[in-house]
Amino acid sequence: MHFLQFGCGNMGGAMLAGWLAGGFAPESFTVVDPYLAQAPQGVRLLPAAPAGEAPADVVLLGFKPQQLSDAVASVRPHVGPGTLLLSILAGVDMATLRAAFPDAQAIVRVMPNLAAALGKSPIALVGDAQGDAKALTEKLMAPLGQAEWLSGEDQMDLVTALAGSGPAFVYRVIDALATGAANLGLPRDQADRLALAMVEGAAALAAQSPHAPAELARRVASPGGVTQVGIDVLDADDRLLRLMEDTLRGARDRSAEMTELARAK
Ligand SMILES: NC(=O)C1=CN([C@@H]2O[C@H](COP(=O)(O)OP(=O)(O)OC[C@H]3O[C@@H](n4cnc5c(N)ncnc54)[C@H](O)[C@@H]3O)[C@@H](O)[C@H]2O)C=CC1
Ligand SMILES: O=C(O)[C@@H]1CCC=N1
Repeated sequence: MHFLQFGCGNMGGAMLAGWLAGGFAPESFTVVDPYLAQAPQGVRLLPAAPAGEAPADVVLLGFKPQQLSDAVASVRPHVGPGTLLLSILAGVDMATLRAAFPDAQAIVRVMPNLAAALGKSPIALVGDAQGDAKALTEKLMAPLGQAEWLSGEDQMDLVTALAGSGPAFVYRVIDALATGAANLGLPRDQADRLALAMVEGAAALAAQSPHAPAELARRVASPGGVTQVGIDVLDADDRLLRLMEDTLRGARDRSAEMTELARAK
């Protein structure tokens, strides 16, 4: 398999790390990135697309959505009738990708997050891959985390907010818990450590548990005890739910707006 990856920054780098940790041979990867100083050992790194090479088996678009129009001309010769094109570009839809890369055998939009480096990313998939291309997509996603095909591309904006942006929202929640505890009197470094360890353990437990998170919360809260008072604060006027819905709505709507902008280019 010849895998050509355009752009290896935060997200592309996390995916490459996940593939290498998952046992894919570094020699099968070529990274094209004009600004990357070093690639993982064994991976070929080029500052520009190689001239005169046959189209790759797999091409990953890993740069910023705004960089697509500049990059198309250099990527296109590497996308042929046998190429599976994977795109992690937020807010760039199938129609835009297909217009830019009409020769691709199959195009799949992939929405991961940075936990792909640890094999712990949710991965939303949508595209026109069938048969071998679909199987190859699933094989490539397996070491990165839990991949799921969406029932339609119309869900991608919301899933980008939930699965792609989600870690940023959780990091802000962890930071807010620690900042709140520090404001209430705990030393900041201790508040940071305890908040992080608590979230790591709570997430690991929830992932293993047969019970839904809402039920787990009920089990933590003893009637008339400590936790319930905190939960009542979160629930007053549906405060937490409304905050989360507004957060996701804002991110989702920006993804939809970016999709329109990319289409218009
Ligand atoms: N950062 C995240 O958590 C997530 C990002 N994404 C998507 O991943 C993509 C990359 O985002 P980040 O990694 O955060 O950005 P980044 O800025 O860290 O990485 C982009 C990389 O692309 C390179 N690049 C720029 N122009 C290029 C070109 N013409 N050819 C090849 N490489 C080029 C840059 O040198 C840089 O290393 C975006 O499209 C974003 O929507 C999706 C899910 C999560
Ligand atoms: O913020 C962004 O646009 C990208 C998409 C999901 C995470 N990062």
